Amino acid sequence: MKNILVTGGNGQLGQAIQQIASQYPQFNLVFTTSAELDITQPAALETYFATHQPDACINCAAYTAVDKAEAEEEAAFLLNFQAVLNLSELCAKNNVQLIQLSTDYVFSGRQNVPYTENDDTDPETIYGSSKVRGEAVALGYNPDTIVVRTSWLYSEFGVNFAKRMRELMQEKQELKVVFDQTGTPTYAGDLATALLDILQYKATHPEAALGGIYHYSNEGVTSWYDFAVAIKELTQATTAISPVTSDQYPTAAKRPAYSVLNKEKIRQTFGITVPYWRDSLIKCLKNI
Ligand SMILES: NC(=O)C1=CN([C@@H]2O[C@H](COP(=O)(O)OP(=O)(O)OC[C@H]3O[C@@H](n4cnc5c(N)ncnc54)[C@H](OP(=O)(O)O)[C@@H]3O)[C@@H](O)[C@H]2O)C=CC1
Ligand SMILES: Cc1cn([C@H]2C[C@H](O)[C@@H](COP(=O)(O)OP(=O)(O)O[C@H]3O[C@@H](C)C(=O)[C@@H](O)[C@H]3O)O2)c(=O)[nH]c1=O
Repeated sequence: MKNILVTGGNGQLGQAIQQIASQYPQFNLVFTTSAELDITQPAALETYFATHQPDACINCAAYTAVDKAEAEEEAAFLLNFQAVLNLSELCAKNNVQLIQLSTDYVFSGRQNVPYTENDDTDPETIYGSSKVRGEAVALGYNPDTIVVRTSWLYSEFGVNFAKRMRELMQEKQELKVVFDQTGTPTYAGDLATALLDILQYKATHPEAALGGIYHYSNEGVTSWYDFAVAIKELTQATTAISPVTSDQYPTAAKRPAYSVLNKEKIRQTFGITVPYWRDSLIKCLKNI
C-alpha cells in the first residue's frame, strides 16, 4: 500500500494529515481539494482513479455545517451519502482500501454510558442522518471499508469550536456556553496519526479482516462549557463564561445530550494510544 488519496485535503482533518505526512515516508499521500476532485461527480472520480491508481483513500470530504444542514438537506445528503456511494463503488471495484469518516452525531444522545460500535444509531439531525447513510453505503459496497467515527473535532485549521471560542474571547466580555451536552473533543492531529497508523497496520497485516466501524476521540469526558473554560484558562483570557442549558442557547439542529465514544475496539485492534483531551488541547493551543 503506497498511494494514498486524501479527499477534502483542504479541510481541517485533511490539513492535519498533511502536517504529519512526512512522518510516514512509506506512503505517497496525495491531497485533493473540491476543485481538483469533486467527489459528487462519478466521472471525475473514475478518471482520477484510472490515472492515479490509489491503493487507499481517506475520505475527509464532507458537509459539516450542522445547523445549515437542517435547511440544506439535499446538499448534505449529496456529499455525505451520494458522493460516498460513488467513492465506495469505485473503491470496491478497484480494490482500494477506503477509510470513511463519521461522527458522534449519528447518536441521539439518550444513552449515559459511552457509545460502542454496536449501539444502534438514531440521529436527530440532517447532518447525523446523512452521515449514517454514508456509513451504511460505504460498508454495504465493501465490508472491508473502515469507518472511523470521531467527535468534536478541532485543530489549528479550518472552522471549529476551539478556534471560534478563542476569537469570541478576544471580542466579547461575556460568553454563554451549553453545559448539558457531554462528549469528548478530538484534536485533529491525534486523529490524523490514528488514521495513518491504521493504514500502516493494514499494510503490514494484508490478510487481516479489519473492515467495520471504529470509534476514535480523545480520552476523557467534558461538556462544551468545560471545554470553553479550559480554553479560557489555557490562553489566560478574561472573558466571563456562563453555563447555559441547550434551551437557553437555541440552535437549528438539536445536538446529542451525550455522545461520548467508547474507544476500546480501535485500541485493541490497532494498538492505538489515545491522548487525554486536555493534554491535546494544550498542544493545539501552542500551535494556534
Ligand atoms: N468537524 C467536526 O467537528 C467533526 C467532523 N467529523 C467528520 O470528519 C470528517 C472531516 O471533517 P472536517 O475536516 O472537520 O471537515 P471540513 O468541513 O473542515 O472539510 C470538509 C472538506 O470537504 C471538502 N468538500 C466539500 N465539497 C466537496 C466535493 N464536492 N468534493 C470534494 N471535496 C469536497 C471541502 O473541500 P474544499 O475546501 O476544497 O472545498 C472541505 O475542505 C468529515 O467526515 C466529518 O463529518 C466527525 C466528527 C466531528
Ligand atoms: C459558539 C457557541 C456554541 N455553543 C454551543 C452550540 C452547540 O450546542 C455546541 C457546539 O457548537 P458548534 O456549533 O461549534 O459545534 P458543532 O457544529 O455542533 O460541532 C459538531 O460538528 C460536527 C461536524 C460533528 O461531527 C460533531 O462531532 C461536532 O463537532 O456549543 C454555545 O453554547 N455557545 C457559543 O458561544
